[in-house]
Amino acid sequence: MVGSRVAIIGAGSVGATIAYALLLKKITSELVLVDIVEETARGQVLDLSDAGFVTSTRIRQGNFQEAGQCDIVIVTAGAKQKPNETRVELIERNYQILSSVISKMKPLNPNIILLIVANPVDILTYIAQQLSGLPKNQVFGSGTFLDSARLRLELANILKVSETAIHAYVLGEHGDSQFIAWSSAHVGGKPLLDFPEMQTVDKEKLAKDIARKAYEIINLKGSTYFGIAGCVSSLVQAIAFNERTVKPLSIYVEEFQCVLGMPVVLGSSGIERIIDVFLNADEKARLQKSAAELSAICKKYA
Ligand SMILES: NC(=O)C1=CN([C@@H]2O[C@H](COP(=O)(O)OP(=O)(O)OC[C@H]3O[C@@H](n4cnc5c(N)ncnc54)[C@H](O)[C@@H]3O)[C@@H](O)[C@H]2O)C=CC1
Ligand SMILES: CC(=O)C(=O)O
Repeated sequence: MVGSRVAIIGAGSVGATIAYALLLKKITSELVLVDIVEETARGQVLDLSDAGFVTSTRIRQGNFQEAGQCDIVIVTAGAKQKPNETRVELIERNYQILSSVISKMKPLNPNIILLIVANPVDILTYIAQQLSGLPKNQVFGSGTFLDSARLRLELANILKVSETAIHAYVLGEHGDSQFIAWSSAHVGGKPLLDFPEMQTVDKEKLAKDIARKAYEIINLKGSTYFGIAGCVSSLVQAIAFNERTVKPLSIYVEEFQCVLGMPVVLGSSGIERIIDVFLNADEKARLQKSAAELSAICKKYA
């Protein structure tokens, strides 16, 4: 099975919660945790291994070179936002961390999949594509998957239907310039905006609440990690089982010459294709604005 050996670089809150979610899912044979602070990785492995009876996955501490030979590497190493700090403001610190992580993992398994989670995830994915030299379909980020999950949760409460029945995406930056692709959203084949319950919803406010949710959680408890762990563990499952699931991930878009969140087909070899989602004129303008903001920063790291 592809994805049977998975490494997580960065064993902090996000890395350890992803590890726990993967243990519960029992979809990988081996999980390797790596952290610059060896005691952190050792402590997390000891703690997680106490849950070993719920899983068939072996978990151990490893080094960067071992991670570079795995099937999938999930990069969570990096600084997190302080209250009211934007994701983009992390770039200088996390650029340094990402470059040292990639250089220490080399030479990379040529078939490896690099899944970037650290923020700002779109820009770091672009940098990882440059520094790794791997085909771009093997290097992608968690993108607006988490934002889309937050959106679907809100819509499920409004419409009183399961989240899984809602097809609606947040696209663009995993950050402040993200937007909701309302015009393509549907439930059971019916356009989302045609539902009577949607007529009284303040859509601008809803979009703002989704974009601000991470700030709200960080203000309340310091960081976010459960939502992203759910997202990443389902991406690993999609790769391991060649599911060809469709998720909005950070991928390189030729037209904008930068990385941003768009719906893609994800299988065992990574990104198989981008879905050319329908956007109305207003959404196209928002996508272009988001891309322009990201590509201005990406150019500094080209
Ligand atoms: N893409 C997304 O949707 C989300 C992204 N994040 C991002 O994930 C990142 C990690 O967040 P947390 O786990 O909460 O932070 P944390 O501070 O709990 O953990 C970060 C870990 O990275 C390690 N680290 C730092 N430099 C390293 C290096 N050179 N090599 C290996 N390990 C290194 C640290 O020792 C620490 O254990 C942040 O950038 C955060 O913004 C968090 C939530 C959602
Ligand atoms: C921290 C972050 O990127 C999030 O929870 O969306």
